[in-house]
Amino acid sequence: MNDYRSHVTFDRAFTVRQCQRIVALGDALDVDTASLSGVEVPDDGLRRSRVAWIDQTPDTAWIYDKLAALVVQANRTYRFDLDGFGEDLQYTVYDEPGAFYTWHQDGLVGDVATRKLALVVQLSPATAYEGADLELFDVVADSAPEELAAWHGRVRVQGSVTAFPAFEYHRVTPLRAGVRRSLVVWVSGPPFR
Ligand SMILES: O=C(O)CCC(=O)C(=O)O
Ligand SMILES: [Fe+2]
Repeated sequence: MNDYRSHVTFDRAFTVRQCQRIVALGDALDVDTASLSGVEVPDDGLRRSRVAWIDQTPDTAWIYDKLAALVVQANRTYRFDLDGFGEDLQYTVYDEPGAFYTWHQDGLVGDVATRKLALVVQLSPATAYEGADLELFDVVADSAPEELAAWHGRVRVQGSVTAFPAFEYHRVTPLRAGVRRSLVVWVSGPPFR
């Protein structure tokens, strides 16, 4: 029997107020059109969203601390060798209809080979937008429609965190209305071999 888990979900790991504080921090930064790592020009065929980077400062240390505790819990499932947060936190904004991120992996090859675990924090209330669902290929491939709907419902809750190995294919479906904000975090370590 295969008991591999493609993801670990933490329901309401961040409170609504904490999400609001992160949004305030993120919105105070310059939120640019996202380009893929290593690629200068935004590639609209793969991704359309805006990002800014939240670095570790006395004001943001509490976010890193909270995430570190979740990483410890998530890694009880994966037991990966991890070194810590290799990058600043990606504050992501999907705010134009059609904004999306097609199927991709976050790690495994090239200059992102050291990304081992990804965590996505849902910063927006589920009712603030339509579409823009985070999906894991493994979940989509294995779920009946009602199971997938239940997964969407759970993952969309404000403050919930979805953790998954950086090699898992995932996407954000096109935004239909409203604004979705997320915080994406990568935990680094020696590349998978
Ligand atoms: O915004 C999200 O939910 C995920 C974004 C993502 O997959 C990424 O930035 O690599
Ligand atoms: Fe990703």
